[in-house]
Amino acid sequence: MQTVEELYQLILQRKSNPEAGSYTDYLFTKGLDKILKKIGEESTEVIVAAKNPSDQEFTYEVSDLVYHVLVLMAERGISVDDVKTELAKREGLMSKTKERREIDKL
Ligand SMILES: N=c1c2ncn([C@@H]3O[C@H](COP(=O)(O)OP(=O)(O)OP(=O)(O)O)[C@@H](O)[C@H]3O)c2ncn1[C@@H]1O[C@H](COP(=O)(O)O)[C@@H](O)[C@H]1O
Repeated sequence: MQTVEELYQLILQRKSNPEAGSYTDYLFTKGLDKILKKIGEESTEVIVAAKNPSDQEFTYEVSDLVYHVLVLMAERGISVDDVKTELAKREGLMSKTKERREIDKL
């Protein structure tokens, strides 16, 4: 099974070593506007699927969106570690905000 990090690494590999028939290469060749168009489409599909009862369909659409977001990150030069670091920073900030809210309630 492929982790998100492994998928990101494979996407980076496709960017530096184009491979015939690769959909990822097709996206990089088309460029940022095409990748952004796909993000828009896939986001809409996630929204529609979230309103439907099928967990399988919802999971499928979320996976499509995650893949396209990873392609966008690679195009913009943002790594999975960059996102992890940002989320880790928020962990501290959010608990402070939560504490603040608890204090404000008193
Ligand atoms: N995870 C994915 C992945 N998720 C979605 N997709 C592609 O995203 C597209 C979404 O479907 P759409 O109908 O919206 O798009 P389309 O009509 O095929 O294409 P467009 O002309 O609209 O762009 C499909 O072609 C899917 O194959 C993916 N393509 C590749 N990967 C992974 O990326 C890695 C590299 O794959 P290649 O680039 O194919 O070598 C491998 O691990 C793959 O499993």
